[in-house]
Amino acid sequence: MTFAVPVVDIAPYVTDGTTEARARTAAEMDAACRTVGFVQIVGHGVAAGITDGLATAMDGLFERPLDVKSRYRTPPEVNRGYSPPKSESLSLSLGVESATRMNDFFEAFNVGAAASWFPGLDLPQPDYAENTWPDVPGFQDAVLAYFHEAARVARTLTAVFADALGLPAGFFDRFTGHSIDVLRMNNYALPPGQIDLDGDLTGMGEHTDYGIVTVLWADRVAGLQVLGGDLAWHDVMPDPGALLVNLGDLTARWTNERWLSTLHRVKPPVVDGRIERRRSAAFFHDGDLDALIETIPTCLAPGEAPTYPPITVGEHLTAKLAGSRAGVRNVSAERDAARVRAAT
Ligand SMILES: O=C(O)CCC(=O)C(=O)O
Ligand SMILES: [Fe+2]
Repeated sequence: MTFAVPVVDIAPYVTDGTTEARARTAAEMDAACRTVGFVQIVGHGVAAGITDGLATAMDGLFERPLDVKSRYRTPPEVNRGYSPPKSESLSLSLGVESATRMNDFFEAFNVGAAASWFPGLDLPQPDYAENTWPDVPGFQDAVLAYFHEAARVARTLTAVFADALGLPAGFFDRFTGHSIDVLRMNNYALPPGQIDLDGDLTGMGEHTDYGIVTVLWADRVAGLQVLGGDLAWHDVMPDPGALLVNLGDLTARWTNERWLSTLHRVKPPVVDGRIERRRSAAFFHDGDLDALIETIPTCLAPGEAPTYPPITVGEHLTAKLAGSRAGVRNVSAERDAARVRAAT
């Protein structure tokens, strides 16, 4: 079976497209979300200068020595700041121990929507934690410029989703007024000599994303793998200028898995004993902490029962992040864990 990540042009939703053009985009999105759960989007309107600025900011931070970066660490329950290599284990968000019992070797820096961005709402900590900004010239401005563009794209996508699912326009807006949005900037590189490259090396362990939708910028360097319907891992790389988009668990719950929250991982190839540096930035659009996510009745066939009980965004994220960031195995993701064990 050939595996491909469909390309969807969302320009009709970014600019004022015709009804026919929007309907075409929505139909293509529905097909991609049903079959793959990963999409490449073009026509998103994010200027190359903004993504270049993000990449430069990431380089400015990640090239600093570990002891400098480590000043920007936060406790595991605060999803902000710097995560050193091997401090997280994404497969534990599914309850799956990695084969080597070694944590993932990526390093990351997280920024997110903070309570102070929503004056008057009195949003709780640590879910809307204030950001820790590193002392890297231009970092904050460049990262925030990309963050706001990625947020615009994520909201545009939920407008496409509403049409694609035959829901009223603006259906998702009441779940996302103060969405827990987080940008995780990832760097897959290991200082030479730090690790045995013959081992079963995991850049980022297998996982599904936790929220509504993820907008992923990535270097055109191999490493990202997506689990297909054939239960085989497939290499995925974005087309030039495209952003990758994947659905998260909350959308799978809403749609009773008519749309897929697809398992993925990062396994960088080792060439001549070295790992090629790869950078990515995942923007997670996770919804409001207190939003209740229940299966959308029109996503159920007559007589079909919802697979998942209702859950709040906060409850779901807490279980997932306890796995990846604090090493507490998540036992409520049995179905995904079984798919990982069955994969070849
Ligand atoms: O690095 C990548 O391409 C994927 C990153 C990812 O899956 C994540 O941060 O959740
Ligand atoms: Fe992911």
